[in-house]
Amino acid sequence: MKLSDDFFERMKIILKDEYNSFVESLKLDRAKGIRVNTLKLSLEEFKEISPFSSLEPIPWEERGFYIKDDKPGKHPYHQAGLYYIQEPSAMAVVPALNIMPEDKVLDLCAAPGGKSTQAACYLNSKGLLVCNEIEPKRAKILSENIERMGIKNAVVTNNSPRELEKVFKGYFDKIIVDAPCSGEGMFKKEEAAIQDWSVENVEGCAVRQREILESAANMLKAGGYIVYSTCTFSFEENEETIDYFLKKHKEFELINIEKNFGFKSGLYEYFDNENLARAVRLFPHRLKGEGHFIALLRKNSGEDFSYTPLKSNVKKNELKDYYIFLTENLNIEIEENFYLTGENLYSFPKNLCTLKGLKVLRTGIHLGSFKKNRFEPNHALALSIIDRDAKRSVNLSSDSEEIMSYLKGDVIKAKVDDGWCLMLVDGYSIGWGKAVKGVVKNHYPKGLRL
Ligand SMILES: C[S@@+](CC[C@H](N)C(=O)[O-])C[C@H]1O[C@@H](n2cnc3c(N)ncnc32)[C@H](O)[C@@H]1O
Repeated sequence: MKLSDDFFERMKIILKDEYNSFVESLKLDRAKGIRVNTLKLSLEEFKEISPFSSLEPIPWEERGFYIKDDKPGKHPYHQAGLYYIQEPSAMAVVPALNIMPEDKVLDLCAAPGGKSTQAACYLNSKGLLVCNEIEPKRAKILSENIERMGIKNAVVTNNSPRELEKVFKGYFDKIIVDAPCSGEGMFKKEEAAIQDWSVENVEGCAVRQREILESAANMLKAGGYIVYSTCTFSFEENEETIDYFLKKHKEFELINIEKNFGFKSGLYEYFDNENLARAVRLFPHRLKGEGHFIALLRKNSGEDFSYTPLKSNVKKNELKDYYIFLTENLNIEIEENFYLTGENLYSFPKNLCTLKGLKVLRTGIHLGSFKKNRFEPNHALALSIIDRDAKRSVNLSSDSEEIMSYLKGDVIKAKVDDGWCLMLVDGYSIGWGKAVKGVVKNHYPKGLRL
């Protein structure tokens, strides 16, 4: 696929004497990366069991590693949520936000979930993570990734930024705006980005980004931070968008991001604002990763709002079958913040306000569903607990035929007492099975089977 001449002309203006190195870098294979899910295991543990032929640290994210191997999505550890496949430069955005465990974080343009699942590791199961995606199909994928990574404190919504604003005015401490963009930095990864590229599309994206940032500003607390990022090079979608925003919002300032690891300053020379140098540009000829732009904004003042906390909508007597399930099968107690939608029971994170009017795909951990006279655990519950939380478990080796059979949906034979059992791969939870007389019926979700 041929890149447009207009694109190269524009890159000459952006890069000046670095232009030729940039063009050369486009001929190289793109760097591949994975990020370890430290909600499930430590980096040391991962290094010991890593299925990859090499793990080279990505300098700007301690959980990130370059890998050489193909198909990292096919290994059972991926299904168990031990790592997330992510473009290395994309891993630089969340660290810039300096997330603290008790923060309320919004990921406004979240699918498929790279930044959300990374932010969840920084929150370390504390605080609140709201992951939003406007497109329904992409929101479903986002929700599945939140589930696979075993994230307990996340709410997944499928709304426009404007709809979210109605509920979350001045609510969040930190907001990630990984904006939809013309994707010039992803030409190696996504052929479609080349096909869709045009100057008109760049300009259209810039208009949309301004609207999204506007909503983000309204949902941020005074003292809070927004990290804005794109995977594109155009001025219009990067420095120009930030410059426009800062002119309109005097209550915000741009915070400096360190220029380590080959990061370049924001290209301020073309604007009447030297502060734009505080943003960063990642270029593929300066580091091992694709193109990115990152800007960190702080809101210095703003109105305070009050919220109605979300309350449990379940009475104790409605939970009888759930408690029977818990006593018979688990060694843990999840007894707080129950939320029931239809037959589905969730445990929602603390500090959540009412979500009235929003399209919510996941309100915290999906514990399971009430069937006739019984409670059936959900896949999300399996992925969010560890081996010793379950009364029964079946551990399969990652290189065994049995784990592949399990992931395909077959029954497994195992010496285990009757009842729900947590299925494990090398000790890490991967799904449910239900044992009767040594035969474990498969409860790996049909939509995820190999
Ligand atoms: C760059 S992608 C996000 C990638 C994601 N943050 C990650 O790290 O995996 C941008 C997302 O914004 C969504 N989007 C498109 N139009 C939007 C709009 N008007 N408001 C908010 N999000 C939008 C797209 O569907 C897309 O999923």
